[in-house]
Amino acid sequence: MTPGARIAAAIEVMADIEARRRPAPDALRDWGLSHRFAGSKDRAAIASLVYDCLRRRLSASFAMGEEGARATVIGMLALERGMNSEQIAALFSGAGYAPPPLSAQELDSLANGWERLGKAPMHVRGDFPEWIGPSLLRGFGDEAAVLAEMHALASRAPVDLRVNTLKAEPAKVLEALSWMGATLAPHAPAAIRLPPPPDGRGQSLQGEEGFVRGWFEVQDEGSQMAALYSGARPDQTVIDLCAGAGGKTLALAAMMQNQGRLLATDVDGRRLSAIYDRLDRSGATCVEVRSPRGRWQPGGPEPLEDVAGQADLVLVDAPCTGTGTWRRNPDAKWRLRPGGLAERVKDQQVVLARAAGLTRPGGRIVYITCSLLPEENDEAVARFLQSHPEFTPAPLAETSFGRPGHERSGGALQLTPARTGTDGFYVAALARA
Ligand SMILES: C[S@@+](CC[C@H](N)C(=O)[O-])C[C@H]1O[C@@H](n2cnc3c(N)ncnc32)[C@H](O)[C@@H]1O
Repeated sequence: MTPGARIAAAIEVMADIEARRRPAPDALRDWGLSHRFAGSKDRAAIASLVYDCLRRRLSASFAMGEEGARATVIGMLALERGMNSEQIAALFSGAGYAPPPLSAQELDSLANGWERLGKAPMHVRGDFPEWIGPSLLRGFGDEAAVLAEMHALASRAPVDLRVNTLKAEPAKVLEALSWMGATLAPHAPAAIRLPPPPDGRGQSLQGEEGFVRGWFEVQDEGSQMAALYSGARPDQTVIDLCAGAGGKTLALAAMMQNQGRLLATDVDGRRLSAIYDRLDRSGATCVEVRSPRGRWQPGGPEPLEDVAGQADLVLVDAPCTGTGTWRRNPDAKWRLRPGGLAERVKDQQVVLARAAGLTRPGGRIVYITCSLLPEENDEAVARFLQSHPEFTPAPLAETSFGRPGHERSGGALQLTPARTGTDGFYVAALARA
């Protein structure tokens, strides 16, 4: 496909996403199925254009002075990809499968739209849903701080890896992946970073020898830092209560040097199923996976009943809106609704109450979200502490990389793309009397 034909395809997919309010992956998959001539490089390039549009959805159409897929794509090419009018006009040539040429109005918007954008409301300039504006202001203080955070959150994310120290040293993985431009990430000692490729297409790692041999896992540096702040130790009984596919479980097993007792469970047994292969590859043998029968319900049988009140540390990597991961998943920001946030806030109290019952006197809960919203972070912790007076805020574990995030109440920490160059993570520790 020509570059212009890829642009036309991206306009088509964006129009589908807008008209039918569909998730981007579904719209992209359907486009691929009905255009089988498109090769894998074409499909990846189209996906990258669509994701860049979703990053800049509001600002791109505001600058262009009109809504719709075509305006969003044109505005995105200027805003996100830094193209000038001539470069964009060359793509919109009207020749072959390229989209029709730019109108006089579109050329005018390309020349003058940026001035207009400077006067746009905060949520347009920051490309986020208007209704979360008050929460972001509460979390970050003022408009300039919110915009700095949201601009960083709209950018493309690098791919981060966690070196599995049970099997390899960072130097070995750095050498194996030097051809991809791998470097050490700035904070977590076992974090390696691959730069985002210029057109946004990620490299496949599954075929790499180091991946197959379990030398590394893909894990954002912020997620690695959050696990390290838990301070899990080899002599402890640790529960990973929301283990999902096991990203944090594997990090905890490495911190515990494959010793002690590490129990992993989740409300949803299907989500846990991916953990088994990952555990095999990583060589983490200290992990006991406890799958619930069906979906765990509050008041239902507790698969961890035998360790109730015994854990030194319960890690709660809580279900949340995922607002901190919008760099990787810009589609999600336009799909978030107030009702969705309210549901997650309820889930967080349920899971924290469950964690409380598993923690021994003198033990700790470490509460983590990948959210930037105070409702799911400080405010969720405050609510839990009110209903569980036996818990009090406790310091996070000391680390070699200090506390580069935003300080939060009670010694908690908020990591963000603007502050730490990671996904957004919140981490708080709560000690049981
Ligand atoms: C953020 S994800 C976990 C990601 C995982 N820890 C990782 O690092 O890859 C949150 C998980 O919490 C689980 N969850 C939701 N409510 C729960 C509950 N009451 N008890 C345990 N897990 C729960 C969800 O099924 C989901 O897998």
